[in-house]
Amino acid sequence: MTSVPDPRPIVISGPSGVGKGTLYNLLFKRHPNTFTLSVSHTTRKPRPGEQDGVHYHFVTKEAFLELKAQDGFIESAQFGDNFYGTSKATIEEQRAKGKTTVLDIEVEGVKQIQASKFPARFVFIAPPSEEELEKRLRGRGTESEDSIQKRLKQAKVELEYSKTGIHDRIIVNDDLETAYKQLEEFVFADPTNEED
Ligand SMILES: Nc1ncnc2c1ncn2[C@@H]1O[C@H](COP(=O)(O)OP(=O)(O)OP(=O)(O)O)[C@@H](O)[C@H]1O
Repeated sequence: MTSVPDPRPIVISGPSGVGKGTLYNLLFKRHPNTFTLSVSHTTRKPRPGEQDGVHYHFVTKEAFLELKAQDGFIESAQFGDNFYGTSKATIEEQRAKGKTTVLDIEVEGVKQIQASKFPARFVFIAPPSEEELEKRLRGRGTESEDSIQKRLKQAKVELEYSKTGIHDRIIVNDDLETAYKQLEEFVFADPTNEED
């Protein structure tokens, strides 16, 4: 187990299909028992192979809205017809495990966490180009044409927000190994040695 000098959770954001999952899964694989992925609640249907409680907490819209009404989320958002959110209980459980929590969060969630002053480090994964992003989304083969179009539209919003300068680090995921090394360096940086 490698130790992470900065105890704050790491919030990873970026457009759908940019390679967020690919990058942090590599981080988990190369540093076993160091990280834990925050499991979000969602009202979307599971993709093939996705397990409840592992990839997401799959819940009904009614259950989601009830938890939200009870102020049970540190962030929540709606994309298309689906709701997503990170529950406070999930965060607490992970903290208790003594591991560094990684959150995979979309732009509205990032804004909510920042507004709440929740202590976290923010890293944005950017595509080399919009064309390459579309290629990756299509290449993944998990989305309908309608879903691809929605994600590409939302990608513009994500990319605009990355220009506001609120992220601690922006990594362009062009060559995977290069991007990975940048993520690893950011994650393991010692805050007491940083100038900013
Ligand atoms: N550097 C890279 N070069 C080429 N292809 C890549 C690179 N990084 C990721 N990919 C591919 O791009 C596709 C999208 O990656 P991934 O599923 O990790 O994206 P994501 O950002 O996690 O998407 P979502 O937010 O929808 O879950 C995958 O097929 C992945 O193999």
